[in-house]
Amino acid sequence: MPVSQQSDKTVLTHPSGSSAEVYLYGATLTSWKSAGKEHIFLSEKAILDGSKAIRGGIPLVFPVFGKGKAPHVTASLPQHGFARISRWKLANSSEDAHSVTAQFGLDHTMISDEYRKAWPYDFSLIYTVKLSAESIETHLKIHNVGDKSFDFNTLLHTYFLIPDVHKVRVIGLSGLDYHDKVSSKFSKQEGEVVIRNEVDSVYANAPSENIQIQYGVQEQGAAEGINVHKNGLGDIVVWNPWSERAAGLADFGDEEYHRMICIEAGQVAEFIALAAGASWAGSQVLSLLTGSHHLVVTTCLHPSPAYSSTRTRSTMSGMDIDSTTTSDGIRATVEAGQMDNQSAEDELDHLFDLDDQEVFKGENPWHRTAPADLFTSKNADMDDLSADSPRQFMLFYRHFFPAKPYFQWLNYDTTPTPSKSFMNREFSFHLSDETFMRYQSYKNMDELKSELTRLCPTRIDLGAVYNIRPKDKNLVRAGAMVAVFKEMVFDIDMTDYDEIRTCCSGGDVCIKCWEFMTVALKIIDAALRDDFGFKHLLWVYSGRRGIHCWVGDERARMMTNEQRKAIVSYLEVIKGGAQQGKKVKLPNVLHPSLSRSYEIIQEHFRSLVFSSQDILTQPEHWEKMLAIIPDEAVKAQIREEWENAPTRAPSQKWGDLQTAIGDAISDSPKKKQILEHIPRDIIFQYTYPRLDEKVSTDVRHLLKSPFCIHPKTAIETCEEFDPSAAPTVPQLVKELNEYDAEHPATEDGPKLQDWQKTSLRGHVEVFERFVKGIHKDIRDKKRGEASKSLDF
Ligand SMILES: O=P(O)(O)OC[C@H]1O[C@H](O)[C@H](O)[C@@H](O)[C@@H]1O
Repeated sequence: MPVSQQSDKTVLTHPSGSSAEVYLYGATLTSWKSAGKEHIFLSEKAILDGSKAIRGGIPLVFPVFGKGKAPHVTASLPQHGFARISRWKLANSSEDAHSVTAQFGLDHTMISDEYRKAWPYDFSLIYTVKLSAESIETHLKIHNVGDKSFDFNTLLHTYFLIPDVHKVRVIGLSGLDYHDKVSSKFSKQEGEVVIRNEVDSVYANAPSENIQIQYGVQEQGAAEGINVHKNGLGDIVVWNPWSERAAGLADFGDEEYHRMICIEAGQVAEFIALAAGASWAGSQVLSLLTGSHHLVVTTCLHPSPAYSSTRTRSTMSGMDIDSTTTSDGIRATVEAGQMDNQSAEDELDHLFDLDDQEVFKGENPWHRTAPADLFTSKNADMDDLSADSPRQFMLFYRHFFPAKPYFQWLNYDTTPTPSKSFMNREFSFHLSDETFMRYQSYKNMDELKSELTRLCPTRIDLGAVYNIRPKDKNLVRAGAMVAVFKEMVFDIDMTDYDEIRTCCSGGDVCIKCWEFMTVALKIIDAALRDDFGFKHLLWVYSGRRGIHCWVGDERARMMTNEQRKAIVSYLEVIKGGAQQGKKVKLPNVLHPSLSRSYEIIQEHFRSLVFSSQDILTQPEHWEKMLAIIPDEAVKAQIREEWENAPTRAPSQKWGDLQTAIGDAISDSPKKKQILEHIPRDIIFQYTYPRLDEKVSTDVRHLLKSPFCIHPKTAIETCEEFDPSAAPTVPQLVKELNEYDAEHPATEDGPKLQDWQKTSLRGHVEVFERFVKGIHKDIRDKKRGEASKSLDF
């Protein structure tokens, strides 16, 4: 049996040989074996009889992390709450072609009177453990089933079994601020985490992807360890008690700290308020770092509307600026997880979302279709639409999704008959219940559209066009499905500008830093057109914090990965991780493409650096600029001048820098070689686009589709585009209703699509022009071929 109950514990076994064990006490997972190895630490002294929290495994922290503090209501709860010390029940089990799943439940009726008194809220928790061949997912869903809001923390307190704590490295946290609970200080993580003494650190807002625990090297030379991918859980805690604290723990061997490290994904830096009736979910996927295998599943999750600080996916614009609507109605952008440059360089798993991620409809325990009754009419009460309601998606796909040009684009044919380009294209969907479906494909647009309105995906990604229909992937032998083509794509993400922007960071963007995107668009657009001769470029607001470019020319679509890499390296100027001061290495004489870029960026350098980013007013910002200068004496001189006259205008300070460099060169001509082009290199470093290389260089890589959720997507000129002013679904519905009220339908009146009656129209028209351009090429090519065949 794939899931069996053995007295106090539930045992999951997968046909591949992987297994997991979960104690009902605390729903504590105490073992995960895969590839013949145990990956979870369980202390030899762990007490397993239900009289004490289990030392090891994955204890579940809820509803408080650590010890609650008065006057907060959690103050009288035990350390880390009651979930890990209450007895859960096995609620469900299932299996499918890929995984074995067990679900556990705990609600307020199952906890002791003592805890119930201390924390008088009605809740239900569903904990799902999903075991696959080389990964395991643990997923916690919290419902507030009562009539009053409650605050909670939660954490998947995962103890990893490692061969030697001295050799372990935690990758993916570099650049983050963390609360060092041992010293009670806040610090910044520089590079990877190593453990040399007691460590107890809380990294708030850690990236979701590719946190890696590397503890060895495999025979093939690849890193050995575990990859942690989390969803909905903002924070990471790193813990090792080291010798002294270990000695004080009765249920932990004195030397066991050598063999464990806790990397705990959770929501602990702040309490989450969960309103009556609302639910929340978070999960992690642990997978083996094996070089060739990648993470399985997962999606972002978005709390239900009643979540008190409501995260709304601002549902328009092809951009998923996630916005937080606070109780006073102010919208602010919120971070949605980022990956720092260093860890991106380190990651083995850079093609994270390529393989193995597939969850099939009907097989996933969390899968559900959006309830049809959520959609009533387009005249629905606007208030209902203000939060992250599935109705928004339903309304969007029914009324505003520009199905016709979308099909015409992906069909790459001028006839309405679906071609292989459409039918063999990979679509992937994120659903509101965290399901991620890869390798979906459709026979025609009607089938796709009815799937969209049925599933209401919160995000659509497009992958490559394959030699077979992606949904038939499992019907062919491994490796037989081959990517045939995909548009050349570019992804420029604002988080890659975090080291130089001062107005925002992480997932936040504002009109000030948006100028970086304006520059990036101009430069990449000019290079693709002028240097490579591409004609069909669609620029799309990526939704969250950047822009995408889709190059639709046939020549671009057919490029190999090597050719894509060559283009990216031609365009790449900014290189190096967060630790590196100077990231630009350019020849003395710029080639024509870079000279053109230089002209473009100079215009923007002044407004960005002197004004909107205000780099030259405060030492903490100007020091980063000085770090680019490879001469200590010159640096010191400029620093002194700036410190002595802090209120001088930024343009004058920039003049100081140029003068100091000029003087140094005339005093010592030998310095010319290293200093002459420094001002130019600074201008490049502060304005030139940063590209997300991996998105462009693998044909199979997924990229968010234009017009998925946020239809204000196609943008022609970035300069006029204000990401914060993107329309929302409620706004489009309002515009539609207003239009219909002002233009009552008549027999002979124009038959307009609903999107044509809204401000979406302009954006769809940009998209249509892009599609028309491609179709013209296709027609020209067909004509050319036809006339050749007559040429006898
Ligand atoms: O001993 P426990 O209650 O299981 O807690 C073990 C550890 O859990 C987390 O990692 C906390 O950050 C630590 O401060 C705590 O010591």
